[in-house]
Amino acid sequence: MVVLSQPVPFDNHISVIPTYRPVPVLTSQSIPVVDLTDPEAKSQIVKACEDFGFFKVVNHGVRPELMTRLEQGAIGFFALPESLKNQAGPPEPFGYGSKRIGPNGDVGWIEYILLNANTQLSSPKTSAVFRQTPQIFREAVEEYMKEVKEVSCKLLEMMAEELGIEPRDSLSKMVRDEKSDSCLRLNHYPTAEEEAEKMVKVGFGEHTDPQIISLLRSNNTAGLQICVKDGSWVAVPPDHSSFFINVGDALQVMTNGRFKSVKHRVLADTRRSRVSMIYFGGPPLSEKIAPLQCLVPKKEDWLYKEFTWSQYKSSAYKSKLGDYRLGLFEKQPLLTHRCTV
Ligand SMILES: C=C1C[C@]23C[C@@]1(O)CC[C@H]2[C@@]12CC[C@H](O)[C@@](C)(C(=O)O1)[C@H]2[C@@H]3C(=O)O
Ligand SMILES: O=C(O)CCC(=O)C(=O)O
Ligand SMILES: [Fe+2]
Repeated sequence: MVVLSQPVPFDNHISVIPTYRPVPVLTSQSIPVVDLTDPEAKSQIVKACEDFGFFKVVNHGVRPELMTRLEQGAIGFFALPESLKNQAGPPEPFGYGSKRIGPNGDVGWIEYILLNANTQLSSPKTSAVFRQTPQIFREAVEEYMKEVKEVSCKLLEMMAEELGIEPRDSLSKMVRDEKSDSCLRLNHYPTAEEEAEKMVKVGFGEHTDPQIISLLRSNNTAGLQICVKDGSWVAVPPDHSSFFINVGDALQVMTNGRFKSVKHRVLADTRRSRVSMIYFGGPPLSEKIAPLQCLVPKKEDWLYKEFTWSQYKSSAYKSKLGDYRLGLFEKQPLLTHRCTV
């Protein structure tokens, strides 16, 4: 038997992964689940960020009706003829994209819309997205972003309190800032026919999210996997009523590596399409990102050099999806960061 250690290129260079080595599924016992109304929530969040860089949130307060409305709007857009969708693409980086992810040759079994959190700052491609969709879609996008931003800030404040970061809005104020570089991504992974030799298509290849925090909500189709501490992949059971939270690269730096930005990927499903919506909470472009002084007072203990979010973003956009982007900003670069397939 041939044992594949890396995804292999398939048609359109979309990678495929063998299903004969199934990955374990995280159970409700092993995945950290945080109930935001629980008095223990703060310490559970910090533990989950240290152990996984990932957790699930229930009782978050975002209206289920709003999630469904946004999902329906996204489905409406993705159902449009290619010619109309393509008027909003290719993404720059905002707008509509199909198969191509980012500017450096990455591809996946996916189509998506990427929107700036400040929808008032229109670009030709985002205006084209909203031209093809009813006004209620734009309203759903705006209402949803307001609500998830609040949840992001609440989570960041709970982390700050538990870590003893003063003032407690040190992290959340970057996302709350009117110049915050946050964005919303709506992803559609169409069903993928089963490949020969039981191979499954990669929808979104392995990567970490560059920002501070990501809040992911999907329909009930599986596909999301995270890379855990021992380097193996585990499948995350979907739950359309909850959020899945990813620690991003910027938060890893600000906690000097105490929190890990989680490597994750999405595999396509043979029977059901997956629709996900991810809010990426990012700092303003001019914000300086470095380990927080109150956590690491002595500069010689810093694992990372200081950089602005603008510098990190431009370096990220020169990288491939699976690259270890923090490497360039480490004081002593680490050697290996790959997950096993
Ligand atoms: C290949 C790329 C796509 C990406 C920008 C990048 O050059 C590397 C990071 C990618 C990523 C992953 C998380 C988010 O989905 C995203 C919007 C982001 O901020 O960084 C994407 C970028 C993208 O698709 O434009
Ligand atoms: O679609 C998903 O479930 C995750 C997508 C993702 O990781 C991303 O958009 O950065
Ligand atoms: Fe991601």
